[in-house]
Amino acid sequence: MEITFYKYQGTGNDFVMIDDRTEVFPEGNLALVQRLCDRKFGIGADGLILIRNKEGYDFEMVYFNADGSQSMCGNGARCAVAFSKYLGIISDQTHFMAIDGPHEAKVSDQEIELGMSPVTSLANAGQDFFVDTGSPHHVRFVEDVDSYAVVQEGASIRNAEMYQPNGTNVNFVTPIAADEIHVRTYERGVEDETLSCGTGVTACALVYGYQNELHEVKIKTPGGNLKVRFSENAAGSFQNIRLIGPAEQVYQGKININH
Ligand SMILES: N[C@H](CCC[C@H](N)C(=O)O)C(=O)O
Repeated sequence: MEITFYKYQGTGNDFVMIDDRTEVFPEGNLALVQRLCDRKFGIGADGLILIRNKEGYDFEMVYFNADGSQSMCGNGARCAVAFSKYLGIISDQTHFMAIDGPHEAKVSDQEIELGMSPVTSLANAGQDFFVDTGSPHHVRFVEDVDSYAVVQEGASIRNAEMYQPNGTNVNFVTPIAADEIHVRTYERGVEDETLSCGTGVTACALVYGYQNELHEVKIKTPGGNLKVRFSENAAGSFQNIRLIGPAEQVYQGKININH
């Protein structure tokens, strides 16, 4: 069966997007998800996203990492909002469902402002931090993230005993201005560094903002620039979290999913 797919990227985090409101995509076929995300034998992407109908919401996004595992994806959600506008499902505001619950988002001509789930705690993890922003994130501050061994150290932490059996995403952070950080991320389920990670930069911004009494943090990633805005109610508890940045359709294509 031939299907149409759309390739999107949000600050270099890239996704195969499928309008699956007719629910023809075999979502249980993880080998198919892996093949479509394979950068040699398939389309190539960090993840794959199905857009489906959901009673009471504009749509539901079903996210798969490249290895077929599932989690919340912030950049993917921003791309899902842009894709849903392209499909005519929404105009400039939306209320949609994802694996970690309902989300609001706003579309402007240049960027998507995505409401993230509230965060109730920033935890210490040895000398580092752990935050769940809809997906799990280990956050380590380093002297110079540009020269840091992100893949080697990231894989080691991702597979550490303390994070078994599900593992975690791993973010390395260097402050570059009073209100700006540089972040590189090793992503669970991609099992490599990605050019940016939306739930990851959100986790890093919350930790940095908490340490520096900020409520808006700019983030530089290898794939582009993002902003995170939030309010804090009790110490280490955050709400009204917004992940803000661009999302772009790169191309569309057709592919046979039966072979
Ligand atoms: N790899 C993550 C999910 C995708 C996160 C990232 N692409 C984002 O933008 O949030 C995990 O398994 O928890």
